[in-house]
Amino acid sequence: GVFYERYHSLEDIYYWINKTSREHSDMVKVILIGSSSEKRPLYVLKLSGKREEEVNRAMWMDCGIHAREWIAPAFCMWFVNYALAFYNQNTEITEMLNKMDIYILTVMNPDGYKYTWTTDRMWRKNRSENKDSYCAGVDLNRNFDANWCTKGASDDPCDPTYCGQFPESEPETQAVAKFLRSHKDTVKLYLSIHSYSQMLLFPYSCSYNEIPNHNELFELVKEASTKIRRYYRNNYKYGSGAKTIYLAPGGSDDWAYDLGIKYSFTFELQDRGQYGFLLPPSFIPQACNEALLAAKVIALHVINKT
Ligand SMILES: Nc1ncc(C[C@H](C[SeH])C(=O)O)cc1Cl
Ligand SMILES: [Zn+2]
Ligand SMILES: [Zn+2]
Ligand SMILES: [Zn+2]
Ligand SMILES: [Zn+2]
Repeated sequence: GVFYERYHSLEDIYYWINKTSREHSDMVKVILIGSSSEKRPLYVLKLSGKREEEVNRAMWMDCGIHAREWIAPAFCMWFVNYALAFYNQNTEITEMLNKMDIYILTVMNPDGYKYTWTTDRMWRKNRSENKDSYCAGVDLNRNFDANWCTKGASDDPCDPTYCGQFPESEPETQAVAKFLRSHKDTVKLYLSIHSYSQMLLFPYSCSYNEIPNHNELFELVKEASTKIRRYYRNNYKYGSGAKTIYLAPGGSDDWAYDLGIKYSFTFELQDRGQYGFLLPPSFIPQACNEALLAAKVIALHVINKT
């Protein structure tokens, strides 16, 4: 519906989280995993199929780690709606929900997201106050403990890729890292949704070293990219982060991989720069369908292999 083809304010997103869990209490649970530096709650939606037995497999998807990348939270919301609407109708989503729990963090950086609605549309970081600097904010995707603050991140609090005072210095990073550490035995797949540039990336971004299952993940993103080109006539680049986009440390996908989540990806959604972060709402349906297709290819492979 039209609701999922628009961008929403932070307040609307919180209302939507509450409404969705209330209206789908059979399949949806809300989990509070922590709070932001401005004390906003970080809510994870846990989606499960209508099944008796507990499954020991899960996937995690976060959106909105970077405030200006509005298509990401829009995709998380669109995905939840799609999963609930087509469960028991679409074979792939039914298989996904019957074989694994799906944890969705719709807005990982609520303070930054709010700031892009009120003050600076191009803001990227969170809004924590940096001591000894009048500049605020840490790049949450440089704050994870993965070759932290080496080449590709900045130690300047005024820089958009500021790594923070130490790994996991930020409450948002702490909340995600704590949740994944405590669920690392069941979470088999990690997805982090970003924009823009249309890329399907996997570890490492923090080094040029190849991961042991490089070929397996490469084949997955190649298959996903091929399908997107065939069905939607759109091109997504794919490969390891360091080679495909840039060398950068402290990212969530690299950290999740080293934690033991061997299927770990970052999606860079539409577009390729025409509108960039300001992707018009009319592009939301296709951008989300493309991301859904890639997520399905990867999730179904993970179900068969784990
Ligand atoms: N591990 C990573 N995975 C993906 C990226 C690309 C995103 C794209 Se907005 C970023 O720069 O934070 C960056 C890193 Cl450090
Ligand atoms: Zn709204
Ligand atoms: Zn329901
Ligand atoms: Zn990003
Ligand atoms: Zn990006």
